[in-house]
Amino acid sequence: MRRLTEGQPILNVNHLTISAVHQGHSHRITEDISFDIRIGETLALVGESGSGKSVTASAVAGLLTKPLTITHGQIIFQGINLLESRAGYVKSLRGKEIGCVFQDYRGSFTPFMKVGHQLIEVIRTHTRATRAEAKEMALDWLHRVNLPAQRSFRSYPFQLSGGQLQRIVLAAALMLKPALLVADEPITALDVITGQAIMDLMEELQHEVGCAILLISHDLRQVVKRSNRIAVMQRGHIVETGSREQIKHAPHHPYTQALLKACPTISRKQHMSPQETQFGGNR
Ligand SMILES: Nc1ncnc2c1ncn2[C@@H]1O[C@H](COP(=O)(O)OP(=O)(O)OP(=O)(O)O)[C@@H](O)[C@H]1O
Repeated sequence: MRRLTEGQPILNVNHLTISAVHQGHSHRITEDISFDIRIGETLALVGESGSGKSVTASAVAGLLTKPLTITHGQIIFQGINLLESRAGYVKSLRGKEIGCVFQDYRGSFTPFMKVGHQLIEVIRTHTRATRAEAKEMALDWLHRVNLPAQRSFRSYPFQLSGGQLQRIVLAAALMLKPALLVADEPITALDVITGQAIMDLMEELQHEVGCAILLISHDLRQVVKRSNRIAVMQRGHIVETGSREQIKHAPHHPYTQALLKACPTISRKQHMSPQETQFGGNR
């Protein structure tokens, strides 16, 4: 089921409408959202605060909670419509086939349980690894995310910095080699330098693991640097989807144009000659 042919979408979101339903009243939060993500690529959802990016990411990860509910559409992951699957199926995918990284990294940990035990628990929930094998794997991944493995393994979350915790969240999200990583504002709570390092690490591990990424961000600069394709959201709708180059150099929708104008370091290049831009790629 898992490995599709190269170039095929790993995820299709079709005409997704998410509503807040409260005491019989329904209010649409997103409407008719459609996009796909191909194997190994990064697709970013970008847009103003409140446009529905996080709610869409939560729907893909099967994490929507009341009063939010999906009132229309499909979420097809690896060829299966998750909205027609048992709740247990989606739960079994999360953490294994779908990894998640959120802005609130502290919320990803149980406060008074050592990091190592938490990683072992994730591994043993989804695999048949013995405790010793899981420990070895956890230490290996702590090392891969450039942390002192033994010390981090023995630490409680409150003994680690935000950047260290987000590295551990990345390790936890990627160590079981998911097909898709949902990364919702992964660096918003971190300082700029730490955030860049986390994004670099995420890209490096993405190539190692071979997963696709659904990247949620309000930061167009990051998105243009890190994504293959970009979907622009405004007030619950996707107003434009295109390749990074198309969005950057030839945005169609007035809202995308306004977003770019608000980021002069990106839009400036639109007015440069091809000679000027040929060494100016961001990736
Ligand atoms: N649990 C909820 N109940 C009702 N409405 C909600 C709930 N969660 C989010 N919303 C509403 O859904 C809309 C979209 O929120 P969402 O968090 O997806 O925006 P966003 O684009 O991710 O914004 P930001 O960049 O600020 O995180 C907002 O108007 C928000 O108030």
